[in-house]
Amino acid sequence: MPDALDAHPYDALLLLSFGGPEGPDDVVPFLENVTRGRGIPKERLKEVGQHYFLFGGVSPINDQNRALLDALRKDFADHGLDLPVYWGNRNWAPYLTDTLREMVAEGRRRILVLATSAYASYSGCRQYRENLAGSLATLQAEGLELPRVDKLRHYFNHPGFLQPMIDGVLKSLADLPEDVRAGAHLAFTTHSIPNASADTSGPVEDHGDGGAYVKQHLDAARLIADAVREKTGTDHPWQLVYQSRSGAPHIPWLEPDICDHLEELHGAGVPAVVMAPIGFVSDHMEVMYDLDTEAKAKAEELGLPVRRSATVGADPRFAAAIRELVVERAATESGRDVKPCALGDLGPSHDVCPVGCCPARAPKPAAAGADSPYA
Ligand SMILES: CC1=C(CCC(=O)O)c2cc3nc(cc4[nH]c(cc5[nH]c(cc1n2)c(C)c5CCC(=O)O)c(CCC(=O)O)c4C)C(CCC(=O)O)=C3C
Ligand SMILES: [Fe+2]
Repeated sequence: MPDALDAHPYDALLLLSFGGPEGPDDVVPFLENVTRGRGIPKERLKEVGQHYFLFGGVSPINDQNRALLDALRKDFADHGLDLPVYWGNRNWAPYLTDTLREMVAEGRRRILVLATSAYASYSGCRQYRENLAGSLATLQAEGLELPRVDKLRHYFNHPGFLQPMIDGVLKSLADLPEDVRAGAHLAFTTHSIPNASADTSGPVEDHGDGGAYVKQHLDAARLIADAVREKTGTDHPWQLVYQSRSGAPHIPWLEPDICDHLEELHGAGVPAVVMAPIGFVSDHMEVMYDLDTEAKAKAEELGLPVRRSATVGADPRFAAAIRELVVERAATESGRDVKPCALGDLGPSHDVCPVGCCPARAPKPAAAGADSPYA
């Protein structure tokens, strides 16, 4: 076994995810949790409920997080990193508040959070931090002594996040019929968000014109496309496109939608498309429904051959990347010298979200950032 790795000052890692229903009876209460106070139209909720019922009311996200937990624990054990790993969700059991309460009961005082979202945005970063603050407030009201909570930096440009997706795109290309393969386009997809929240994503200096959200996705997409070109010797044209739009129709969200994009490519004579969902960490409902069901049906209707490439899920290289990020952050917090690992043009993301990062429309306390009301 190699020398033991040091996570000091941290005494636990918390996998913080979205959560999802595990049966038909969970679907409506889950959607109520997700949308509380968020003004999502009723029709959209009914429609999204149907997506879940189509799959027996079960989201794959929880099993995927269980697999990621196993992969993390195995990787840490194999590398002598003695750090317990917990799991809590924002919108379904195991709930974040319950997990944090258990962590406090087990004496955890300094917690590092891994969110299952790789990019900056209100929905992908600050909302997680707001939920952390909400749970800490609950524990404080219960008279518990609060642990200190930090969040790992965005990992969209970490090689351990990109490499499994590069392999996934290569595999999808290889899986296309040979006569259309060379002309295939790559459609990198991510969750659409309101333009206004994209424009204010990330630190204040990134605000404007898609903000850090779009910049980070473009960097990840380019890195993947470059690696694919290097490997295949073919220059597959690529574009960043969006999926899973919700919200009122008159409010502008990031476009084009993947289905419109497929139509446009088909109209332009493109012979095949690989859809690569780089915005998501695992094949959860957005991937299973919006891509594998809806976008594939659109492609079928057009007679356009498409493949959907893999997300990182519980890939051992992703687990190794998380271990490296934990060790890196522990060194930084201990004042030791460390070279953060990141590919691409943007460099390693900030460790601590600065004041003004990914602001909410209605300000709420958020933990694990420079504006946290908690130590
Ligand atoms: C950027 C982003 C990510 C990626 C980062 C991350 O992973 O965090 C993400 C992930 C996810 N989103 C998920 C589910 C939902 N998201 C919704 C609504 C919304 N998401 C938004 C953004 C994002 N969402 C936004 C701007 C809204 C509109 C309303 C609002 O501002 O809140 C709604 C309500 C109905 C609807 O409008 O679709 C549901 C049910 C699930 C679970 C899937 C499963 O169960 O397998 C996951 C992983
Ligand atoms: Fe942020």
